[in-house]
Amino acid sequence: MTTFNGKINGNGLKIGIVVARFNAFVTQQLLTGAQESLVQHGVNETDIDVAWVPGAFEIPLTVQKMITTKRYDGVIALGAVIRGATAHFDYVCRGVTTGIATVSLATDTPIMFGVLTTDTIEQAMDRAGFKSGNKGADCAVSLLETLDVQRAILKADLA
Ligand SMILES: Nc1c(NC[C@H](O)[C@H](O)[C@H](O)CO)[nH]c(=O)[nH]c1=O
Ligand SMILES: CC(=O)[C@@H](O)COP(=O)(O)O
Repeated sequence: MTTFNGKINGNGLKIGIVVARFNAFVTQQLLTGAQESLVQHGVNETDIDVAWVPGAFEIPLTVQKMITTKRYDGVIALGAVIRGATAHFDYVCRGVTTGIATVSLATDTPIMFGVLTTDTIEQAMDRAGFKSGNKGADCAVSLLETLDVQRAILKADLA
């Protein structure tokens, strides 16, 4: 039996980040966490590109645009969808979630889901660097591990 595991190594990788400006007081913290974690794990700062979009609903198409340039090994999607008084929350969450998963599979490219979907501002803040860690930093580590395990699978000589 062969078991594949990925290391957390960003050397030589080119990473794209798409971040929503809606709730920027949260998403800026997610972005900072992701950038700092990528650099801590060996990604060169000049190899990280950031695209800002109006809201989470615009993330999937912009991620797809990034990927079609073939400049990036993987992408991190960052946003903060916080429930309001109407059902709009549900449709935005469904759109961004389904969109990211669809683009990732269609382009065969790892896209980390760093879009917070919370009922309150406090829950969002807690997951953007306060009591519950930083989802952006978590996504950075997950992306590096995913890229490395995929590399291990592809290069394995299982003859
Ligand atoms: N309410 C939130 C939104 N709404 C905006 C949509 O994402 C989109 O930009 C608009 O519908 C135009 O297409 N976006 C968030 O990122 N977070 C929210 O809480
Ligand atoms: C997630 C949203 O779209 C939400 O912030 C919008 O608020 P509302 O449902 O009160 O219009």
